[in-house]
Amino acid sequence: MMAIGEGVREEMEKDFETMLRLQHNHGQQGSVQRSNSITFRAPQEHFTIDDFELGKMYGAGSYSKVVRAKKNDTGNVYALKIMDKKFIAKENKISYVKLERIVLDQLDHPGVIRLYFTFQDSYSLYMALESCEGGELFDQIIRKVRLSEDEARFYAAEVVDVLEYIHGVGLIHRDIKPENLLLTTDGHVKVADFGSVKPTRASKLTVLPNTTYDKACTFVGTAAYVPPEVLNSCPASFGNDLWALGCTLYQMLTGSSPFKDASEWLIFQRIMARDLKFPDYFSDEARDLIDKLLDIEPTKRLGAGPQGYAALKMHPFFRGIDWKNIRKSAAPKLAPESTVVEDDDPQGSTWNLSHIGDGCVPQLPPVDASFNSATSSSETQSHISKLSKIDSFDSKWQEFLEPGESIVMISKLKKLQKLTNKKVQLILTDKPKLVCVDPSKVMSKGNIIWSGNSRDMSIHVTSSSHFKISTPKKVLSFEDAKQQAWQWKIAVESFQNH
Ligand SMILES: Nc1ncnc2c1ncn2[C@@H]1O[C@H](COP(=O)(O)OP(=O)(O)OP(=O)(O)O)[C@@H](O)[C@H]1O
Repeated sequence: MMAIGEGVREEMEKDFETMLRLQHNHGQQGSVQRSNSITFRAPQEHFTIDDFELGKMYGAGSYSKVVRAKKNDTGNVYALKIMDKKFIAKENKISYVKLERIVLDQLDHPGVIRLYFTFQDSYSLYMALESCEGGELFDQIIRKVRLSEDEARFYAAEVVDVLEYIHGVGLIHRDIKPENLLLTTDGHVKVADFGSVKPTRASKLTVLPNTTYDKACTFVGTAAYVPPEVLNSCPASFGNDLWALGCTLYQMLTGSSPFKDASEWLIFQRIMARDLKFPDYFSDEARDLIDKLLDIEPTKRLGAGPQGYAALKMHPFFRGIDWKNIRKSAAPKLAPESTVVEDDDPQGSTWNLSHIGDGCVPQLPPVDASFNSATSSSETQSHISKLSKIDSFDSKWQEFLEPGESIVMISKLKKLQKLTNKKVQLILTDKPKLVCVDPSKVMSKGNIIWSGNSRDMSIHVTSSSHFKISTPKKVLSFEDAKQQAWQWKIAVESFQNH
């Protein structure tokens, strides 16, 4: 737990009281005028963390940790989003927190995560969210390798249903992706992560003072799902979410996003070129729908045209969907988490309370990391060397980087050991440096000793999914479920050859 002086603490608390005082949107142009404070649907309670029994950690974001929490007196279970005040202030995330809080407070749709109440203590802000025990759609795709068209149709239809609502209230989500589509125990979709939303001018929602509308061209979202116009700094539009829906549907059906590549820079190249390939097994309907969602022109994307969502819902891919009763219809069966012991952490996946107040770094799925097989090794090397000049698209892993250092490749791998296997996040940076991070404890497990000389450090690929890194002291064996063993070798060697 961080030590913090009494004076600083008082100041911080005052600051957060002010920070969470929010204003009505009177529909003014440009930015919202200040007016009376509002009453939240989700109240600001005076609870403490001791009022809850904490369970497993659901995950971590760039400025928060989300943990299963059972309220002692009522027995109600929540997903408690815990944000370290000092960290969010330091990382300039205050506006994200405020925005997510005020927006979630007003949204009312079965496909949107519900916010029940908030509270705070000296160190943290807490948001009690509806708990989604089914995990992320992302994990379902990984566990099933890819989804059937029937499964993908169901999930896509639920996302369409909720996007129609979100767009209807004048919000652009801007970060639709399988990681932000959470599933209830019975497998229905709930959209999460409203920290990046952008209200349109017409939005009737109450938003924050100084919120800008459609002029803003800020770069937000996740590399693999970003539409080309965002890369060209065009204003945000509903079309952004429809492009991301197209990418998500493609990922459901194939197991990976359509513009997947070894780095954000290469992904951006493919997005700009609309370098899109459909596998043979796609039905004509699936191919046509994705093609129409991934239209270069945002206003031509299905759902964004004059007929709006009616055109999207009428697409032949959705034939058979009962739109009015979609939330009542049976969802695909969830693939359970693997029961194989992968971690020798004696705490298992339960969460240690002492983590509250620590700096947080997310446990995120890897940035897409596979090389286009058509890319030659010299092209790859030049691409990789250029990567160092590009800032990481998000700041998720900054904790493990020095100022000016960038991530070149990152994947969640299994480190194979004699008795047990461990999940690790392996990060290659342009320093160059190879860092192993424990994703559940969100802690560095140390650097793998780097050498430019392949006699002192070498990578041996034993299959598309297995590779070993040999250093004078030890040999580390890794398994990459995404079968990117060769990509790791190419990426590391391109820096050794520099
Ligand atoms: N209501 C919830 N129920 C179950 N799990 C949740 C819930 N909300 C979030 N999670 C899990 O916790 C993780 C962290 O969520 P959080 O909202 O803090 O950050 P994020 O959206 O993943 O990342 P970032 O804030 O960096 O964009 C998510 O990836 C998700 O798996």
